[in-house]
Amino acid sequence: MSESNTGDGTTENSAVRRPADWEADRLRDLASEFGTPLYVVDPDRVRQNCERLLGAFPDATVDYAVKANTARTVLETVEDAGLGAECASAGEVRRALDAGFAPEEVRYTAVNPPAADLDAVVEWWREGADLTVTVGARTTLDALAERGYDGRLCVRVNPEVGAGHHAKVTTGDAPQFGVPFDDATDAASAASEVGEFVGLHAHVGSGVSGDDLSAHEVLVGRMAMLADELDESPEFVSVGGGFGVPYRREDPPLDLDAVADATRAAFDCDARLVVEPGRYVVADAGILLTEVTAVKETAETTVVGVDAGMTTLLRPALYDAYHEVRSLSASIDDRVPTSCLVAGPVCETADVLGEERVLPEPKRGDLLSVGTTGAYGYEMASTYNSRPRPAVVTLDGETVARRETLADLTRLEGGEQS
Ligand SMILES: Cc1ncc(COP(=O)(O)O)c(C=O)c1O
Ligand SMILES: N[C@@H](CCCC[NH3+])C(=O)O
Repeated sequence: MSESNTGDGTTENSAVRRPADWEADRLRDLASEFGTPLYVVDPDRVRQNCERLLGAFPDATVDYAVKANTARTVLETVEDAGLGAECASAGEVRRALDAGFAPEEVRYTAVNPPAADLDAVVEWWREGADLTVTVGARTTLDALAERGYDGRLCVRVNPEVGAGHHAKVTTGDAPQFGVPFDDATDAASAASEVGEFVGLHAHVGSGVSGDDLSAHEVLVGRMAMLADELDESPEFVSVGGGFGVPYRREDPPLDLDAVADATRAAFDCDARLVVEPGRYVVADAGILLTEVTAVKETAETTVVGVDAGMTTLLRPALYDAYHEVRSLSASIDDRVPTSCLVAGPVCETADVLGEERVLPEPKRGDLLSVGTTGAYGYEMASTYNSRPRPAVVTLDGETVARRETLADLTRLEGGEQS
């Protein structure tokens, strides 16, 4: 396991790896070998995060929310560490199975599932994959029954309480997720008529900070009460994920033991507890490298143009999310500290990775890092503006995903529909 050389003197499996803790020489070498924009992922750090979660929740099942980062090396590391997999689509189920997760440890959360997803998952189930399907609407039970599915079923419940780092990821009170709370008991009975009813599920939202655990606690209490009220206790109750991570230098790390204590205190029922964090597992195991391509003084600020943008890392444009930007080419002591607007190459005003960021006076060709990008970074990349998606490598220099080429951009055009 790699030692993390944290700026504040803590080492090894510390609760957070800050952008400054990545070895700058190594990142510079990777950028010169593979080019930019480049995502770097550190599987050792993924493993540390898994171990910390398992340590905090020794009596629970910890599922990894695969959507945060589906890289094969990440999935294999998480599986090897002993976590299960929470999947949001047939594609994620396929990736989880291919990476070695036992089907019994795969829980597929079907949100308004496309017919093709259900067709695929039911086919894999028929071939012997004894996974669990979590439904959030009675009509999804109907769709499964029509396909002859009578396997393991979990009912997702709308807990009527939400939280998250942004309104767009506050899930628990959004009507599209889960059966209405008042309908949960009947939906559980309906599930038993279709297949084997094994669990209840709810999720509060994503990026919940330690200061704001009250919604999570309410959710856990409500779900435990619901499980207790059923004629027969379900095998498990998943209370979702959402554990936040620090993005700003001054943010404290999440006190995972406090989260676990609060969860256990509110979880007064006989079922097995399941938690399903995504971000916590991978966020600080990833960093994005980008090159300065243009520098411009304006009346308002110094504009630093870089080769990564909203098509590389969507979170700032979509959620006004903050990611620390650092120079790997100069220190603040060597060049004049300069307040900068860091902007990408996409023709959208939203294509800004950071505003009012103080960098050593930027120069064309400088290498910058954009921190804490292991979760929902590459996963949300797109080819808008015909920008090929970036490459992804491990800290050891293994290719995780090759850089897309201009030829890749048109490879789906023409030909027959399958
Ligand atoms: C159902 C479900 N479970 C788990 C997660 C994981 O969330 P996070 O990455 O914030 O832990 C999500 C995403 O918000 C989700 O929708
Ligand atoms: N994509 C979100 C998290 C969403 C989770 C999906 N339920 C983010 O980057 O913060």
